[in-house]
Amino acid sequence: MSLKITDVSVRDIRFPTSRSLDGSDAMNATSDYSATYVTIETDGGAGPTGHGLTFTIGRGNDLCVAAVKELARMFVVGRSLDDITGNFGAYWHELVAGDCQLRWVGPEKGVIHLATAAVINALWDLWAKQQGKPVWKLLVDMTPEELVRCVDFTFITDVLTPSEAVAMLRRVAPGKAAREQEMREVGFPGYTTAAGWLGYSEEKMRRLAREAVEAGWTHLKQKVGADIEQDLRRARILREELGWDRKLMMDANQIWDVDQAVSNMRRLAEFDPLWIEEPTSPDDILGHKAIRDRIGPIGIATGEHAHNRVMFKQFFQAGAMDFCQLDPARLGGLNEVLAVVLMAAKFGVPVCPHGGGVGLCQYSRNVVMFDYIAVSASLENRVLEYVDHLHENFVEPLVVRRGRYMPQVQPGYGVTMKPESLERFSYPDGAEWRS
Ligand SMILES: C[C@H](O)[C@@H](O)CC(=O)C(=O)O
Ligand SMILES: [Mg+2]
Repeated sequence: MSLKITDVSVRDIRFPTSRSLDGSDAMNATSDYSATYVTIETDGGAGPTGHGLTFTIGRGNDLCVAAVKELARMFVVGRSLDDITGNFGAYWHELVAGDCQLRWVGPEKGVIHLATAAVINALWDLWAKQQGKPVWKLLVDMTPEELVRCVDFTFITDVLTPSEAVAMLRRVAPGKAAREQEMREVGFPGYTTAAGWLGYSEEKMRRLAREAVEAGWTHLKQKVGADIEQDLRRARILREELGWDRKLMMDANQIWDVDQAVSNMRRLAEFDPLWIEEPTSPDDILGHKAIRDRIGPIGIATGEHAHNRVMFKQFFQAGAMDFCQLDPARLGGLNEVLAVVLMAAKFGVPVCPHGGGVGLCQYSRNVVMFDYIAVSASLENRVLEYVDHLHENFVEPLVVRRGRYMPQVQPGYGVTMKPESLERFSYPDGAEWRS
């Protein structure tokens, strides 16, 4: 019997991270990591529930909550799960394009697309729970044809067609079982941003970097962009702690113009950064390409603010991105993530998803496992971001061993929060905010 979706509710959950400056960067000095948290109920409460979220950094949550309510009313409540997942790509298209009045406030970008992510990811969570598998395993066990049916190829067929995608997936299928076993045994390589937040003092940063090295991390990311002299000083401290065999990455969070990015990165080049992330406006594809051409061999990483598959298509076509940092809650949920993962494989760009936000590491570990096992079949230049705060609020803990992510075990997409956390951090009425 198919599950019938009988209700969708949405909560505004905010964590006061601005008090400790966790998550701070040159553009976002005081962010409160927040989740627009969606719950899908089935069969009048008698069936399983699906949970999804989108990430904001505070006040924008009000807007996302309102957008989720509209999408849920129009496209989710009253539907059967089998009807949705039977042709998930077509359903996704209906959600993003089926109502011209909602589409107008995107299209496929901004608040409405963030809300799409929360709803779509909650549907994936529900489907995976119904199937008794974590999302990565649900994906890995699909045939190429089943996977491709989950993708909406609208606007990307000039670079990737459904039949090409099927052929790509078939080519790597013979090694899937071995790669799955490898992931279960040794996990997926990660990097930590936990020491590098811009608001942390230099003493704290040094101490956290030292602890990160002791814990086995081989890659660490530093926030830059507020002041170049400070950036140089902090990079020196990090190199003293990391040595020169470990990798150092830098993230400017969109703060520079193109020429500024070039001159600042030429100065920071002495610290041998693997990449500079979001050196300028996230929409400036040709600007990224110009920076890349002028500061090589430093790589260009971007994507956490690239709002849809068409942006990624152009970054790939322009040769403007060396590391694809897709964000699982900024793209319109997992269906669109699949489109980007497939295009990245075709263009040979490694996928290193964005994890800096509440719930993003949880989603992204499913994405990288799937990408490695079933799509790219490569670990070259691939690392998944790790931030260390707020994980205690989720039902299933993240497991990281010596800097490597272990696969999610429980069924679903991994972002189900503990009831007590939902109560405490509900905005504005939860205990955390009332006080
Ligand atoms: C506001 C977020 O913490 C942002 O700094 C995250 C980010 O850029 C990253 O993790 O990368
Ligand atoms: Mg970033």
